[in-house]
Amino acid sequence: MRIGIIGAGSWGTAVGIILGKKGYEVVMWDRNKEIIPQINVSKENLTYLPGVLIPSNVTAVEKIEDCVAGAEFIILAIPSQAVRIVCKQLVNYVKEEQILVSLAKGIEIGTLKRISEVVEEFFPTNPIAVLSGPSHAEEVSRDIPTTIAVSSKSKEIAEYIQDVFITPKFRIYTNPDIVGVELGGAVKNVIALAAGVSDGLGYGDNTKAALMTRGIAEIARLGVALGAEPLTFAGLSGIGDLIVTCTSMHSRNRRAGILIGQGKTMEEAVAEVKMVVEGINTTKSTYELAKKMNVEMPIVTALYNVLFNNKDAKVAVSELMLRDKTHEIEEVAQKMW
Ligand SMILES: NC(=O)c1ccc[n+]([C@@H]2O[C@H](COP(=O)([O-])OP(=O)(O)OC[C@H]3O[C@@H](n4cnc5c(N)ncnc54)[C@H](O)[C@@H]3O)[C@@H](O)[C@H]2O)c1
Ligand SMILES: O=P(O)(O)OC[C@H](O)CO
Repeated sequence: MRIGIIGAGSWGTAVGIILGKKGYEVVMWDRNKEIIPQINVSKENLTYLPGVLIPSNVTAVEKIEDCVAGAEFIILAIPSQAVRIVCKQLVNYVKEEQILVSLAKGIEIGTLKRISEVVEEFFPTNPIAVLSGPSHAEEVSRDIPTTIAVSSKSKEIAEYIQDVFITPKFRIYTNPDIVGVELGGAVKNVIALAAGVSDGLGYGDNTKAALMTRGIAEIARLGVALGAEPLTFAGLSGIGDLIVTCTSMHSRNRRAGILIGQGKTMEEAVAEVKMVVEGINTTKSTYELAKKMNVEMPIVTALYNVLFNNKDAKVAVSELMLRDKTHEIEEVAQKMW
């Protein structure tokens, strides 16, 4: 089987390595042409994933149409805000039966769409799926045991992808709740940025645990308002991904947050991290989406003000602590009192 991967950054390359090791013919494409010979000749992605050998059956091409030609799966491993641009480039080359798999974690600025909704705009009759869960490329590419979720409107497609992607070190669970799976993966990046800011300010484990726990409550509130199942947020693409992103030094979002907490500007932090920091754009889109849906998201709002309105991060934390006192879980309070 031939699989095309659009985007040879850290995640696209890690997934390419997994699929290559399973024996599939993997063809990658990236707009950054310096990566092509790294994959074809050096067999190491020095720009994004140094130190990991790329199997011989994973190759890269210069033209996007050569990447997708004859591929059963087309994997989109690019930043969320690039998905629309890439879909426009792909629209004349993708055939109706080709399965599109989005790996991007974000919410599109402006339209406030989930990324699979953006893909669906261009390919309304193709099977579409998303993969999300706690999975840093640096670990997955080194065969460190990892578990993630696949979601699709079609059970058959989700189970097929589970079969194709699963390995003894990369375990895939299916979940039909595509809204919940995508929102969890997208908005955890915002909370991870906030957790990084907290670390950068010198606050402790208690503060981070508070941000994570109240953060997942916010994510679930937004998700449920958009039609997601609450239990999905207790799963891999919810709390699972939130844990890994808020605690790992592999996390670009957390690292950017630490730099901001230490006093760097958002632009300086993003430049230092080098790879995509999805949480910045997703803070903006989540803030807008929460307003549109009339959902209260205090941590997202605080971070939005720090990033885009020059609010001092310490003041933002104080304001969060001084909000009106409330029940921990409104539904539980109403049921039991
Ligand atoms: N890195 C991880 O561990 C990881 C894990 C799971 C999910 N993800 C998600 O996968 C997506 C990609 O992340 P990544 O870590 O590979 O990012 P990255 O920064 O490592 O690489 C991004 C790649 O996309 C390409 N790209 C950027 N803008 C583009 C455009 N406009 N058109 C075409 N190509 C473009 C870049 O050239 C680069 O190769 C993100 O949504 C991220 O949240 C990443
Ligand atoms: O490095 P981050 O913060 O973009 O996180 C990458 C993945 O989403 C972790 O699952």
